[in-house]
Amino acid sequence: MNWLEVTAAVIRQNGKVLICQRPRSKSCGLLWEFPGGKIEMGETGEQCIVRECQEELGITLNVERKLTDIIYDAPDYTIHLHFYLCNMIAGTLEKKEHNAIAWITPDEIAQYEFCPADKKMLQLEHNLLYTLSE
Ligand SMILES: Nc1nc2c([nH]c(=O)n2[C@H]2C[C@H](O)[C@@H](COP(=O)(O)OP(=O)(O)OP(=O)(O)O)O2)c(=O)[nH]1
Repeated sequence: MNWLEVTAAVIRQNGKVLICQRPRSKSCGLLWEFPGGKIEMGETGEQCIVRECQEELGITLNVERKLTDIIYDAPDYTIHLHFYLCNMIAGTLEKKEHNAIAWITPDEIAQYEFCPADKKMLQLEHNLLYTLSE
């Protein structure tokens, strides 16, 4: 059994949330995600999300709080996805690894095809993005 511990950042700015489209060649290729990645050995979720967003997007995050987490069972792996509410505190957003990035309002989320684990979270917590005040 392949078990993945993964972090995902919900980054807000001016009533919008940042979403990213995964590269075509990677797992969940061209599906949308919240930026983040796999937790490395000895790392906390908070450290992981800060490192991943620095590496992938060139931005420094302040982690405000843990939002929720979800377990998604795919045929050949299980993903434990941890969501954190974050603010961008430094850096300039750069698309270093993703195919595309977008700032969207919660109403626009349905227009994007997300990774299955994110879809599950968005269905279970459909009000979550609306309840995040800045
Ligand atoms: N970062 C992130 N990954 C997600 C989300 N939803 C989701 O199913 N995933 C999956 C896709 C990947 O299988 C895994 C995250 O891995 P990753 O992006 O660090 O790395 P990867 O497996 O694509 O590639 P690699 O860096 O190991 O080469 O979690 C999400 O919202 N954000």
